[in-house]
Amino acid sequence: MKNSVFITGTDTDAGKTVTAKAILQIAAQRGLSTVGFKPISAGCSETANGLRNEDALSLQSASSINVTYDEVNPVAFADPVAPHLAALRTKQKINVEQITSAYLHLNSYNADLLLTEGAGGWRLPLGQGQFLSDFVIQHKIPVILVVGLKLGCLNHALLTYQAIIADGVEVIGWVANQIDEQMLYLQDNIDSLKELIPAPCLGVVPRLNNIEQAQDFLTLDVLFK
Ligand SMILES: Nc1ncnc2c1ncn2[C@@H]1O[C@H](COP(=O)(O)OP(=O)(O)OP(=O)(O)O)[C@@H](O)[C@H]1O
Ligand SMILES: C[C@H](N)[C@H](N)CCCCCC(=O)O
Ligand SMILES: [Mg+2]
Repeated sequence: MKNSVFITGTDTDAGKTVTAKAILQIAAQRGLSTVGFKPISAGCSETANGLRNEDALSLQSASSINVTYDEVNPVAFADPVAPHLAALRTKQKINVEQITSAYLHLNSYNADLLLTEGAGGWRLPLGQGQFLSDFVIQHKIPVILVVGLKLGCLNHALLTYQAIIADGVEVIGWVANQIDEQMLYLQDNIDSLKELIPAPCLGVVPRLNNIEQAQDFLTLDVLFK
């Protein structure tokens, strides 16, 4: 099986965390050991233990291996904004080297699955001319693309797919995630995505009242074969 996967999306709020958590849960049900990694978060609560981000907490609790918050989420910003802008304000630097070092540390647990969730979309700026995609390129991590189904997602999905492939990274599959409850021509849009994205669709997740059910809509043979 692939032991490392990177979850990207067509945009922020596309459903990366919903998908990431579902994948970790499916893997755990198969008896696999898992670790989640959210290298960069923006939008955190201040707690007595430091900044805490909901995505990172979700991935931490869905990991079968006991990992600390700081291992899961080494770079955290309070404001829910583009991370490189938050870093400028707080006079911090984010770079591929620090993300790589946190990733290699988690990799040393030798989990069956090390799942990394991006932040925003594929070409997330880190500042100083670097992008989060540079980290994925450097480690040749296979990618799952989450398409947040809403008007405009066809263009976003195709541009993102093309950028990933142009970067020399494999897209092992994509997930259609219905974020817009009212989307017109929903099935036609899904059909167009299936026709236009040259990678397998791993599932269509409907708008759910309970997002814990997302795992029921995914087929992950590409990951576990
Ligand atoms: N299929 C769905 N049904 C119902 N709610 C959903 C669905 N997918 C996502 N959501 C909700 O939409 C919001 C955004 O989803 P999610 O947090 O997974 O996006 P994301 O891509 O991880 O965003 P970020 O860039 O902030 O990491 C969350 O509140 C989530 O619970
Ligand atoms: C705050 C939000 N939920 C994300 N974690 C960060 C999204 C950054 C998007 C940057 C951009 O591409 O404009
Ligand atoms: Mg998320």
